[in-house]
Amino acid sequence: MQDIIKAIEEASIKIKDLIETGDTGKSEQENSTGDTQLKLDIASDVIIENIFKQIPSIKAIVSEEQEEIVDLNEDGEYLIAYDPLDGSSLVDVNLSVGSIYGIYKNEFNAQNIVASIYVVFGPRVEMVVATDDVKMYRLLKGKFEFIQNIVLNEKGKLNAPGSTQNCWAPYHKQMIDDIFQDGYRLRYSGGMVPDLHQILLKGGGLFSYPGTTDRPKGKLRQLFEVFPFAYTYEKANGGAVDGFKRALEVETTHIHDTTPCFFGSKTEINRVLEVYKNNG
Ligand SMILES: O=P(O)(O)OC[C@H]1O[C@](O)(COP(=O)(O)O)[C@@H](O)[C@@H]1O
Ligand SMILES: [Mg+2]
Ligand SMILES: [Mg+2]
Repeated sequence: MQDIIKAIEEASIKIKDLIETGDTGKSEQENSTGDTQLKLDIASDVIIENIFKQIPSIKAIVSEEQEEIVDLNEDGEYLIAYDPLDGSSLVDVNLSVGSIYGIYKNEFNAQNIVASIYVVFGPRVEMVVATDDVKMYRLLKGKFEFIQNIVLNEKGKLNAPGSTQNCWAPYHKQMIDDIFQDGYRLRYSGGMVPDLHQILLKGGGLFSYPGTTDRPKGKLRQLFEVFPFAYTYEKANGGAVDGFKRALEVETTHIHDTTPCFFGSKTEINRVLEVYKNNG
């Protein structure tokens, strides 16, 4: 696993340079989810793939930006699903973005996730590695240095409600309104990585990206976005659900499947389960 962490550090230093100097324009291509890819999405993907290709412990990789799984080493132990540049459309307005890596064994599905890593590119570059616990590192003078362990409080103060509001179910809208009535503060940038990083570092709260009338299965992708963060939140003493069950019990039928998702500290996650059980 250390070789994979080193590879992600190396890729992140290159992606940081790309974000600073690269072209923020659109490419001519769409990815499997139907998003028009930015040149930055494609270039970050190439950086990561070229570095992962040199790591013998990686059996196969699959990127949010590519249609198919890429086999690397027959004898490799790990499978990696990654989102090379999450929130890439925020680079041109200079908001924070990130990369997300889910590390799996045997098969790409929730039951087989064994570690998760994400990198935030903001005013600083930070990497969060979740194995048995959750550790944060910061890029300082060209090297990632350990900063702290991350543990969520039982209850937080932040609310990050995603997706198109006029497509919300009435009970979802009511739940979000009630959470604000209880004094939670709005924190939503539109970048999953910085939004979830903020909740982790400020002690807790709720991030939601529900199923909606326009997208009943939500927007966020299981293998590349939801399972890696679900793993991190659970290891940080919080939780992640699809409304009814643990996100890490959601079944994957296709590598680009999406799912509704909620991440947070335990109190907020129990609140979501209660509301959805009574209404969903
Ligand atoms: O604008 P919306 O619908 O709230 O969606 C925001 C979500 O979409 C994303 O940008 C999706 O990721 P990509 O940029 O990799 O497609 C997340 O980072 C974010 O949480
Ligand atoms: Mg993404
Ligand atoms: Mg992406």
